[in-house]
Amino acid sequence: MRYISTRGNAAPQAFCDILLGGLAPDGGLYLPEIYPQITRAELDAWRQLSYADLAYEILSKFITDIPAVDLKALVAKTYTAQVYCHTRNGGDAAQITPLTKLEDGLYTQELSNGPTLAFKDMAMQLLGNLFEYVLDKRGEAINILGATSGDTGSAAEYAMRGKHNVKVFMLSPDGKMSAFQRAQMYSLQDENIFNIAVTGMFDDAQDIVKAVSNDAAFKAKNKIGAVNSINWARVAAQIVYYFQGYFLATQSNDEQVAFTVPSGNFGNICAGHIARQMGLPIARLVLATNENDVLDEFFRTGVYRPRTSVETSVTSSPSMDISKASNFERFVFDLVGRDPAVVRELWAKVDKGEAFDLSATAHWAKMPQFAFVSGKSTHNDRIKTIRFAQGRYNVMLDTHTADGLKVALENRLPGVPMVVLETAQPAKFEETIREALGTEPVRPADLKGIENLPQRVVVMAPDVTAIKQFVVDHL
Ligand SMILES: Cc1ncc(COP(=O)(O)O)c(C=O)c1O
Ligand SMILES: N[C@@H](CCOP(=O)(O)O)C(=O)O
Repeated sequence: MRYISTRGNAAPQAFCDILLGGLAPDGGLYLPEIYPQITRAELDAWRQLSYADLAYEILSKFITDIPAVDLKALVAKTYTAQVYCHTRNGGDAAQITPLTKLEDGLYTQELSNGPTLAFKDMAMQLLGNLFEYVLDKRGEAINILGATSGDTGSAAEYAMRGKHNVKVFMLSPDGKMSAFQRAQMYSLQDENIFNIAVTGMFDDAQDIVKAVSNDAAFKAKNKIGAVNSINWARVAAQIVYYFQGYFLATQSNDEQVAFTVPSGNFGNICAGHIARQMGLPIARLVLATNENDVLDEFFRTGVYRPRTSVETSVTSSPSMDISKASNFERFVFDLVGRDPAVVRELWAKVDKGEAFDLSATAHWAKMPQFAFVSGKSTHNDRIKTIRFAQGRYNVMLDTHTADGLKVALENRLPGVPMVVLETAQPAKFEETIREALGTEPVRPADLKGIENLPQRVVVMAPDVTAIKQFVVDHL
């Protein structure tokens, strides 16, 4: 399998080569040349598999330059009940991403049972093991520059801490994350971890990561790598749990399922889109945003209007406070018939801070075949939904999953099970849970009191030159 850029001006690459980089050299995002198609016989055989075996079957279609025996071992080491041990609601940890039944035909899928209690662990734990494997084989090291709105950062730091050939420089929006999220990252004292709180929003931090990734000379000289979902491996690993969710919500492969995905940077739902393109019977992909509704606006109107940082709200589902969704470019590449010239033209506007409007184009007419619908949720909706889920189902939701459930309930299809992806645990957003329910979420023992630990973070302006210098000074 080889990977091409959405902007069409980069040579096709193998998986291990794009694993260590971020953006393609032409500023685009990598995607497989073609999406592998799943046969009915494969789907039937996969229904019986453990999560790790399923992950191997799916990932081996995308990763063809790691020997099968090594890939199998890496995947088996990643997806264990010990790593994804933080189950709640009676879920079976051996299933890695078990479903919680809310009522007939309505489920949440627990994606946040890993070390940092958010769905990012699902891909990041694999990335940590893949990086280590490829770097050891090549005798190389990597310096990761990442951006987080709250969860990618801690997932990456937990996956990479203590690894001898990896350093992590993580940019986060100063003061915009929950106290728990801040403590999870800033309390790490490992020498290979550097936290930089940027005086701005997540999009400012992500712009810096992209600017550095676009500086080919700096990137090569300083061995800069990426762990955000601009890295294809993140998306690939996330495809697996859509298959697992489908198998757990259905009795046979003749059925269809709908997924609702709390969305910000479009990485999670992009994996669902690819699972569907591979042939997984997904009837509908429901995209849920918070008040920062740039993606909901696009799926309702055909207009993509990225907002500035000033126009971006700080909300109680802070990990989705994103107004320029990186991975959306991957979906638009498919929507416009994989024509890189169209993507280049559209992103020339986005990169200047301008909007684009597809509503009157032939591309927009093709939207129904991609089966997306969308909706939005506000702070009041979130609070109401957390109370509703607790009262009706005795299930405590985090704020992002509450956004998902609110939009899911508006978009159910008769006879089609709806699976809402649970993207984080309530323990990460104690302040809002207290506001909604007047109680504290239960915390895993290993994370009690982390806010009281000493923190290690530097605060910097969102200045590319200064941040490059910080990286160089700490190599
Ligand atoms: C808890 C949580 N929910 C939802 C999202 C949105 O996911 P994506 O950015 O892949 O759309 C994120 C961050 O990305 C998150 O951390
Ligand atoms: N919500 C994310 C933002 C980064 O998204 P990514 O999936 O591109 O890494 C976060 O919590 O950091």
